Amino acid sequence: MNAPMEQRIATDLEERALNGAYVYLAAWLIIGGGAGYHLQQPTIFWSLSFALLLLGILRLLAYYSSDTLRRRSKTMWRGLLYFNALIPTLILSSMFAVSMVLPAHQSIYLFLMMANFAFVSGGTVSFSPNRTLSLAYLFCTVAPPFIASVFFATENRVLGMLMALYAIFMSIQVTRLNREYAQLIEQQQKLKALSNKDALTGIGNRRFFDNALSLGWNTHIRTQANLSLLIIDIDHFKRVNDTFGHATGDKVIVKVAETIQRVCQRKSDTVARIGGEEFAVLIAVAHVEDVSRLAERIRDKVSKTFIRHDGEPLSVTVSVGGCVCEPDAAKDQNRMFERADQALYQAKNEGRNRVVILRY
Ligand SMILES: Nc1nc2c(ncn2[C@@H]2O[C@H](COP(=O)(O)OP(=O)(O)OP(=O)(O)O)[C@@H](O)[C@H]2O)c(=O)[nH]1
Repeated sequence: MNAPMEQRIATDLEERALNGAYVYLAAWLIIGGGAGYHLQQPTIFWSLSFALLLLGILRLLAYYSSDTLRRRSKTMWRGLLYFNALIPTLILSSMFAVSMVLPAHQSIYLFLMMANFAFVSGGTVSFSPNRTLSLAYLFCTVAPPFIASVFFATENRVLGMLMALYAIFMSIQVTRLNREYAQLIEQQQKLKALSNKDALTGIGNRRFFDNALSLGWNTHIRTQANLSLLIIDIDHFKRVNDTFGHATGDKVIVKVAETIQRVCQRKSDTVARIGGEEFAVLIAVAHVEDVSRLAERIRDKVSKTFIRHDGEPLSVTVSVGGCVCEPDAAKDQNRMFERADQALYQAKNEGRNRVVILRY
C-alpha cells in the first residue's frame, strides 16, 4: 500500500469513528434511563455512563491530535484507534450478555439486543476500509452475547445462532466492501495522477505546475528555501510544424521534454509542459550562476538532440528565461513567473537559442 493511500485510509477511519464519541453514551443513557435501569442498578449505570463519557472524550482527543500522534508513533496511533473503536462496543455487548444471563438486569435486555444488532451493521460497515479492525469490531460485538446464549442462557440459543449467522454474513460483506473501497481509492489516485499529466509528453501539465509553484512558493517564503524558475520555449516552432508537419512537431516536443527531464534529475526539480511548446522548471537553487549553468545545459543539450524526419536529422533550439528569487513575504509568485517570462522575451529578442536570467 502506498503512503497517500495509507494516509487516506487513516483519515477516513478516524472520521468514521468520530460518531462513536457520543453514540455509545447516548444509546446507553437512553436504554438505561428508559428501562429504569438507572434506578435498579444505579452504580453500574452511572459507572458505565462515566466510562463511556471518558471513552468519548478520549476518542475526540485522538481525533484532534491524530496528525501529531501519527507522526510520533504509528503503532501508538493504531493502538489508540483500535482501543477507541473496540472497547465501547465490547462494554455494551458484554452488558447485553449480562442482561441475558442475570434476571436482575433483564430490563435492558431487549433494548440492548436491538442496539447490538445496529452496532454490528453500522460499526463493521464503517470500519470496512480496514478489514482487520472491522472483523475485530464484529467479534467484540457478537462474541459476548453469543457465548452467553450458547453456554449460560441456553433458552436464548436461537438468538445466539441468529447472531452467529448474521456475523458470518457481515464478515463476507466486509471483505467485499473492503475490496471495493480499495479499488475506489486506487481509481481516484490514478485519476488524480492523470489529471496532472501532460498527455503528449507524460510530464506534469499546467495544473501540476501551478500546484507545484504554489507549494514551492509557500515553502520558499516560510522556510527561506531556495527557489528559481526557468521557462523554456522552443524557437521558431511554428516553422517546424509548417515545414515538417504537426506529427513531427509533436515528436520534437516529446524529445525536448525528455531532454529537459534528463538534465533536471534532482528530486527537488519540477518539470512541466505549461503550454504548446513551452516548458517550466522549478528548482531549489538560489545563485544566478548555478541557475544559469543549469539553463545553459538544457539549451546546449536540446541543440545537440536530433529526431528523424524522413530519415533526415532534425534539431531545434530553445530560449530560456529564468528568475532567481530572494525570499521576501512581500513578493508574490505571479510576479516571479512574470519576471521569468520577461527574461524569456529578452532571450527571444536577443536572437533566440540563449539564456537570460533575472533576479526578483
Ligand atoms: N505540433 C504541435 N504544435 C503545437 C502544439 N502546441 C502548440 N503548437 C504550435 O506551436 C507554435 C508556436 O508558435 P509561436 O508561438 O508563433 O512561436 P514560435 O514559432 O516557436 O516562435 P518563437 O517562440 O518566437 O521562437 C504554433 O504554431 C502552435 O500551433 C502541439 O502540441 N503540437
